[in-house]
Amino acid sequence: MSTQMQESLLELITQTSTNLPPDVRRAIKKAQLQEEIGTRASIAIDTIVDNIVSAEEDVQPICQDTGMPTFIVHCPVGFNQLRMTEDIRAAVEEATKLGKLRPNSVDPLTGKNSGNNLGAGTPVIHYHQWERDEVEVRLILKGGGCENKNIQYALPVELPGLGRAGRDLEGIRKCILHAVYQAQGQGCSAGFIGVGIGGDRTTGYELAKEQLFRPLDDVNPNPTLAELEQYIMDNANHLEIGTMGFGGKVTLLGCKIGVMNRIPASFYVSVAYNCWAFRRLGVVLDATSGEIRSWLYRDKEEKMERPTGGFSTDQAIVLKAPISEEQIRSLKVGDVVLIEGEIHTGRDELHKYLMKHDSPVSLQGGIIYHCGPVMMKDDAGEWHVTAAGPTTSSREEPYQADIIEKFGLRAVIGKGGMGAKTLAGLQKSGAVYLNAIGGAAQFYARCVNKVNGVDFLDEFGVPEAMWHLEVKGFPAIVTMDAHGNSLHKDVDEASLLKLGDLKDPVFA
Ligand SMILES: O=C(O)C[C@H](O)C(=O)O
Ligand code: SF4
Repeated sequence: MSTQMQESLLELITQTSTNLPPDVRRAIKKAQLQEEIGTRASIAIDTIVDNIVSAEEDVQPICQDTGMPTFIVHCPVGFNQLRMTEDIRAAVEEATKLGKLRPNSVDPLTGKNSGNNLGAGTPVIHYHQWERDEVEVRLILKGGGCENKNIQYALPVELPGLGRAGRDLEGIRKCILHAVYQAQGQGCSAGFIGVGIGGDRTTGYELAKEQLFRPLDDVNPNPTLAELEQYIMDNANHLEIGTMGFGGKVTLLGCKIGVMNRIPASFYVSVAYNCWAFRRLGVVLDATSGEIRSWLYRDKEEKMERPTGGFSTDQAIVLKAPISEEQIRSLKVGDVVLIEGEIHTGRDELHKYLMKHDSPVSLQGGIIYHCGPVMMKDDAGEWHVTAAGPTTSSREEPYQADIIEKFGLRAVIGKGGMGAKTLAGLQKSGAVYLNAIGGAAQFYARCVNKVNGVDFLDEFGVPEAMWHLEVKGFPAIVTMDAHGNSLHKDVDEASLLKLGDLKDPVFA
């Protein structure tokens, strides 16, 4: 790195990716205490805490999806923003080289991953001027899985479970509750929401995302919104979606709401959903030297202990490929499995490819892992896994049942669950869906003993390539079995009923 400014920005990126801020840790710790030991939610949240501890210890990404790096810069009048943009880009490139960020910038038309997180629109940088003589840089690394669960409502609208949401505070209340419900576990719940009321489609979402920069313990200066935030925090957990959508006491960890004027014809409520891996930090920099003067969000340190709970491996069932149909059919929803031997990563690009082509390796009796890891190559040219948690499986819903049948797969590991077509396919072909703990990228990286090889690296880029990984003691939970049972379907249905309980007016 060449300049002090770039060094400071690299430190900001590294810390944001690897070290969860104290206010977020406090929210997670509080949730951890609320879940009953031994439940699926408790196992999941303990695994998450274990992962947070590992990430900080090893200075490695908390989650493999380091998201869309988004910088909010406040600078003095006359400060050179062009130069700052160059510094930010240099720091982003260096952080990617060091494996603190996953190469995440993809051309939608060619499918090409730029490999360095630089590209049209990446990273996102917003500038504001202020009267102070220092520079403040805030950064959020918001992953794609939770970004996909953002939602924007144009009022009035009819909502499942809640009925009509009109153009008033009541309607807004309903939209926010629905936003939490529709995310289920797919955005790695328990999550945080930023809500923007008003604006247009663009500024509404911007306002929603801005709310995610508020410290979790602040109080909204607008009393109406303060009351609404409190109401949502008090009631969203009634949905019992729980950590990773496993069902449980805690579904929402934070809710921040902002408001701006709208135009008469439009009334938007925009919701930005952030996973538990809520990576946002900030620094105040000396405008001349580029040195870090202080950190934001870090006024009160919050240590986390490695939990004693988590997966209990005593009763776990070992799955090793090639797996027999008999073993798969003996599994049922709720079973904890320990995966051993070779698994293959595969996500969107690979599934699309396999629909029309053969697989470069045999998948008979095999295991596919919905995962886009962070990978580093050592000096001897060997690959190592730096971070490797699951990605949202529902994106593979159109392909999965066909791929299972075509290649004789016995298990699919992912998170968030899959739909009716896959469930039927599991039953027909004799396969199971295994839920790994979303975002637990360090926890799972530690289960990988060796990288056996890779296919499609040049074509698909690092996250989408097919990595052949040798794993040991890789725990997951059967959440969809070969008998037509799905925990995801059950939790969705139960939480929809719970949503209905919150139908009656509160702010009318
Ligand atoms: O892209 C990933 O690795 C994960 C993504 O953030 C997801 O939640 O699906
Ligand atoms: S995998 Fe989960 S924790 Fe990681 S970015 Fe996606 S939603 Fe967040």
